Amino acid sequence: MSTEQNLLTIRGVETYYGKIVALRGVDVDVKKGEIVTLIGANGAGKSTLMMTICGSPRARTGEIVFDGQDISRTPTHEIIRMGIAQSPEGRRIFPRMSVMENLQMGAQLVDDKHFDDDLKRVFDLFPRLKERANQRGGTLSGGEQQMLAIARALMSRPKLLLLDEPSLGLAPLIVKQIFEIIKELNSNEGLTVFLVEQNAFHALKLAHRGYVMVNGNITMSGTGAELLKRDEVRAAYLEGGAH
Ligand SMILES: Nc1ncnc2c1ncn2[C@@H]1O[C@H](COP(=O)(O)OP(=O)(O)OP(=O)(O)O)[C@@H](O)[C@H]1O
Repeated sequence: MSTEQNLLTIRGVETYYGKIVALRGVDVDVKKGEIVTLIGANGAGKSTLMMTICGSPRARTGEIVFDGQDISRTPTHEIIRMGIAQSPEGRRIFPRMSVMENLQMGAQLVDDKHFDDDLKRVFDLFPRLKERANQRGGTLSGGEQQMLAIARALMSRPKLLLLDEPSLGLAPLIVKQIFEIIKELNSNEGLTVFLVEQNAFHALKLAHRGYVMVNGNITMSGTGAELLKRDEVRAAYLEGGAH
């Protein structure tokens, strides 16, 4: 595949935790304006890939090119400044800080002249957060915390949004709302999204393209529609699943 239109190009990335190998030579392409989904079972290495893109843990070998620059040795704060934001698994918001303070934390590495505009944009996307601006993060519902985690990531004005399991532990209706917002961000604002999900059905329906990860390797790739039709994908990630 040509890498010309890529916002993110990952080639031959290997990541270790001590002696344990978590990624075994991963190749992934994310083009500008795409939603790309990575699916895989528990422990396949999906979160490790997200974290490796952000520089912690570091890839031991391989190349990660973002917006034309190799970021495989770039410090995490610099990666965020360059335009990658992550909403991590388990929606790690700051529970004792208010919604507003959480959003301020998201904006701290970027120029604050855009703060008011960015705040308006996330409050338009997530009106419930506006209503709860002074409430502590930890008192929000699971769905609201997920919205806050995404909103916080958006406050750094990313070109690429990394979302790790945004549907984890949420009721189907909330999952639907969150996936609709991701779609809206992509189609209205052209935001590029790389999404990790165990909820393969919804994630592949939403995505332009997808990858399947098994035991630290990419084993399949294709358009979301192609992957949804594959027997191996259906058997491993869809049959009997909640969709
Ligand atoms: N901090 C760590 N130290 C040692 N091993 C780890 C660490 N984090 C993850 N691993 C191991 O690396 C492998 C990949 O884990 P990872 O969390 O990336 O998988 P995942 O696909 O995101 O799974 P899940 O959906 O459960 O989060 C697993 O074998 C896991 O046990």
